[in-house]
Amino acid sequence: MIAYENATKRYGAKTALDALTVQVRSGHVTGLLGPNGAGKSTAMRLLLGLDRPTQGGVTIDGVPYARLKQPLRAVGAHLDARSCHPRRSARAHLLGLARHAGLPAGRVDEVIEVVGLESVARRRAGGFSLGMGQRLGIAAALLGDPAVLVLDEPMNGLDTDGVRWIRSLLQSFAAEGRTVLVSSHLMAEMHQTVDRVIVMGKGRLLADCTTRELVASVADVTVLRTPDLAGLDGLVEALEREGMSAEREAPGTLSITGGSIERIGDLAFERGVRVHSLSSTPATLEEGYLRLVEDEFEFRRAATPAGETVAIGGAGR
Ligand SMILES: Nc1ncnc2c1ncn2[C@@H]1O[C@H](COP(=O)(O)OP(=O)(O)OP(=O)(O)O)[C@@H](O)[C@H]1O
Repeated sequence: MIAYENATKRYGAKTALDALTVQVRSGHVTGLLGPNGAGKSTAMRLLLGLDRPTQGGVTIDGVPYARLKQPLRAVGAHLDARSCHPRRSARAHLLGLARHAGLPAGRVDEVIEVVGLESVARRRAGGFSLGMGQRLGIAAALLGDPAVLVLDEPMNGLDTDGVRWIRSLLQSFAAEGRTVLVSSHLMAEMHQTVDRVIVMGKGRLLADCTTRELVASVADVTVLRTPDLAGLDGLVEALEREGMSAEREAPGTLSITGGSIERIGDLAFERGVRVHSLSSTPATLEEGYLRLVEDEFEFRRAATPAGETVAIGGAGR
């Protein structure tokens, strides 16, 4: 388990991380989400001892990174797909890391196979595509067979097959009881990959909950189309009486939230409104995330007053 306790990082007047207290649980794939500049990389850098906190700190199973006896065996990290020397081969790069950590050379060939780089392992990493660089970085993170895996934007540059591969890798890693922390801006991918989320904005914690809870904080939208324009007013009244909200889109089209598709269909039937189509669009992680961070875009909107952590807990739709 990773535990942030009041972790704060200031760069001069800039507070990159503002008293972050949160735990990243083992046995889960946890997504670290937030707009540009939210403090995600800073949080990861503090965790890996690459930066010192101004206040507070981070521990891995109770121990700060700097005091881990065998760091590569405790934590595998991949922060930058271009971190390998361009003239070294992928295999030589991994062998250097393995030697430094006292790991057997055989482990290098194992991780090369796990990430699918066998055919290019002896080629210079400088010629690698972004996706191949990601695979190499992940291979380095896996070298020590660590209990904790920390990956910054690992899906960038991966093709569809690569994204599926990394999803199943992270999920099987967590299923073994290990801890996985992964950041990404690719919300559709994260929706399918992570089962918990930590959302940050401007250095502060905005949410720490399950993916399901964050998605459930947004209502499904049901769209109803009818040729029966005269019956619409009565139907809208009936929907609103049951606590739903109905917006008129195009003529004869209602966009309804706050009720089940079955109940909406029944109400239309009861009111004698002919329905040509009725379809429900499930809420997504992206919608839940955007609702949470709408005032947190450092590079798009003016600053807002400090907000509170949003507690999301099994909200119904
Ligand atoms: N070395 C540094 N010196 C000064 N400011 C920094 C430094 N590192 C980060 N910051 C600032 O701290 C804030 C948080 O940056 P950080 O890189 O952690 O955000 P992030 O959530 O990882 O963003 P992104 O999604 O763009 O990678 C930003 O405003 C950034 O400009």
